[in-house]
Amino acid sequence: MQPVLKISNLTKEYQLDGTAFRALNEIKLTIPAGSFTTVVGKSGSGKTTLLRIIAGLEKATTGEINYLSGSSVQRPAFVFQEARLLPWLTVEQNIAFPLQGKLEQVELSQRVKRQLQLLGLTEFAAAYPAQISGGMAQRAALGRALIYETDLILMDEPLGALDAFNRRKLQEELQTIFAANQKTVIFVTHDVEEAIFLGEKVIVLDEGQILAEFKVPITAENSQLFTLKENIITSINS
Ligand SMILES: Nc1ncnc2c1ncn2[C@@H]1O[C@H](COP(=O)(O)OP(=O)(O)OP(=O)(O)O)[C@@H](O)[C@H]1O
Repeated sequence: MQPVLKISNLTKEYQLDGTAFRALNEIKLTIPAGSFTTVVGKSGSGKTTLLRIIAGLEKATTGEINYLSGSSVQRPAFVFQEARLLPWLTVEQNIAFPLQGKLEQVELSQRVKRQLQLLGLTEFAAAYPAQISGGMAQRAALGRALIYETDLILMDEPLGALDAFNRRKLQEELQTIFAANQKTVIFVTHDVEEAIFLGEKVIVLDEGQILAEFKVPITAENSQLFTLKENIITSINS
C-alpha cells in the first residue's frame, strides 16, 4: 500500500524550568493509505503529542512529516476524548459545521443525512448536545470528522469517556464504518484490547520512542489474540 504519511526523525522538546524535556525522540513511522494504526503506551509516553504534531496543532522541534503529495491528509480530522460539540447547535448542525458555507446546501444536507444514518443518529438530528448521551455525542463528533473531506482521521482516546457497554458498541460500529470507508486512521488508546480489536498495527510508545510494532492478524484465533495482548502489555510495562 502507498504510504500517506511518512514521519522521519521526529523530535519534540518542551522547556520545563529552563531544561529541555524530550516528549518525542526520533520517531520514524510510515502510515499506509487506508490503514488503521493504534497507538498505546503508558501515560506521558508521548501519544497525544505525536497526534497533535501530525494534526499540525503543534510544531515538531526537529524532523519531518511528509504527506503523500496532493493528498487531502494535509488537513486531517481530529476526534478528541470529549465530543467538543458546539452546545448552541443541534446534532445535525454540529455534523454539518466543518462544511457549512463550503458546499451547496442540498449536497450538504444529503451528506449529513448519510452520516446520521451511518451513526444511528437520525432520530436525534434536531437534539442539542445537552439532550443526548455521551455515546451519542461521541458519535456526532465522529460524524463531524467523517463528513470532512480528508482521508486521514486522528483519534485521541475517543471512547475513553464512555461506559463499558457503549464503548464496546462504538468499537464495533467503528470497525464497520472504517471497513466500508477508505479512510486512514491513527487511534490513540489506553486499552490494549481496543487497540487489537480496531488496529491492523499496534504501536507501543515509551518515553517518546517507538518501542515495538505489532501486526494484528486479519483472521486470528482467540488464543493468538490473547498472546498478542500479553506481548503488548509486556512491551508497555518493560
Ligand atoms: N505543552 C507541554 N509543555 C510541557 N510538557 C508537555 C506539554 N505537553 C506534553 N508535555 C509532556 O510531554 C510528555 C508526553 O505527553 P503526552 O500528553 O503526549 O503523553 P500521553 O502519552 O498522551 O499521556 P496520556 O496517556 O496521559 O494522555 C509528558 O511528560 C507531558 O508532561
